[in-house]
Amino acid sequence: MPILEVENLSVSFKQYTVGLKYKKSTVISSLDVTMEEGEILVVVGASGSGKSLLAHAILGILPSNAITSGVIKYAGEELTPARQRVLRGSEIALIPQSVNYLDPLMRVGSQVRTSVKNGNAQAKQREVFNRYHLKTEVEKMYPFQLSGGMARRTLVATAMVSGARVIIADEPTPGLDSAVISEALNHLKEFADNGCAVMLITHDIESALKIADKIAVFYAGTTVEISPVEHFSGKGEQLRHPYSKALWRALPQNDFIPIAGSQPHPNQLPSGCLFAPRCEMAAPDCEKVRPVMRNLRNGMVRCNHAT
Ligand SMILES: Nc1ncnc2c1ncn2[C@@H]1O[C@H](COP(=O)(O)OP(=O)(O)OP(=O)(O)O)[C@@H](O)[C@H]1O
Ligand code: NI
Repeated sequence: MPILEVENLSVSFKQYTVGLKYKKSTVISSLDVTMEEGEILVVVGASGSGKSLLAHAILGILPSNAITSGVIKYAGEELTPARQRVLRGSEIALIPQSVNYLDPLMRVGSQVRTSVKNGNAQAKQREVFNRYHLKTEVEKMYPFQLSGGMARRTLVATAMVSGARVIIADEPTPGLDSAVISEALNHLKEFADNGCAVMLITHDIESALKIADKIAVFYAGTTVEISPVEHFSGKGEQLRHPYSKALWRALPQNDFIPIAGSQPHPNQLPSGCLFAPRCEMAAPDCEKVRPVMRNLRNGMVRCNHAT
């Protein structure tokens, strides 16, 4: 059984226009994804495709003007806002992109200790510091005294001591050099090897493929494909959705062929398939009905014509 299931999730924002009038802009529509224990799910897709909002929806930290529908389940039971408050930081942990998530006024040792749910907090904090090469004196430091690398390792240490079973890492590697990227990815791999379900949100497909089990491809606020990692190879022949193939071919180490056009804006979503306006395979029916997610060759796809 999956540890986390997202079914038919939609997220809209109320945007006030004049006075009390508002329009709804839908930023995530009918999104489906599941996470298994011991597995790394990598989430890729253009900027603005809804990756961070999915993470925030799972953790229950969307802004108050967000309207959501659909179901998120944790360990088979619906994740209600009340359950999210209980599980956030204990069973489900976020490794945020920004080190600004550390409390600037609290010594880092104490911050990590507050995340320990069971057992001796100090012993656990020291053990995890040792494991991530954070010296004993770091305990007493404030976040501003840490180097970038130390701050990131502190965030990983916080997730580690929490004992969470689901770890969501939102772009943990932007702008880092390759040794530091490998280190960050190895930490995530360790979480999965210990039985956690890991979601890695990233733009760096090439690095992520080294640790991924499954890849979810997002486009304009929805999943268009979920594929086992092996299918991201060669010319992308084994991929299912035309957008995933295009994304794969656009990588520098492949043919570096970009696709024309751009992802539709949330206020101007096409009524049929969201990718149809840019799709070489688009047929008249694609412009009429939104395809649903279906199983295909050990993965899933949201395209009526994919084979
Ligand atoms: N509070 C908000 N109010 C209105 N729209 C929002 C809000 N937060 C996010 N959005 C919109 O939701 C869409 C998805 O945003 P999201 O941050 O999830 O994208 P992303 O896939 O994480 O992008 P990136 O790769 O750049 O981090 C974007 O179009 C964004 O402008
Ligand atoms: Ni994001």
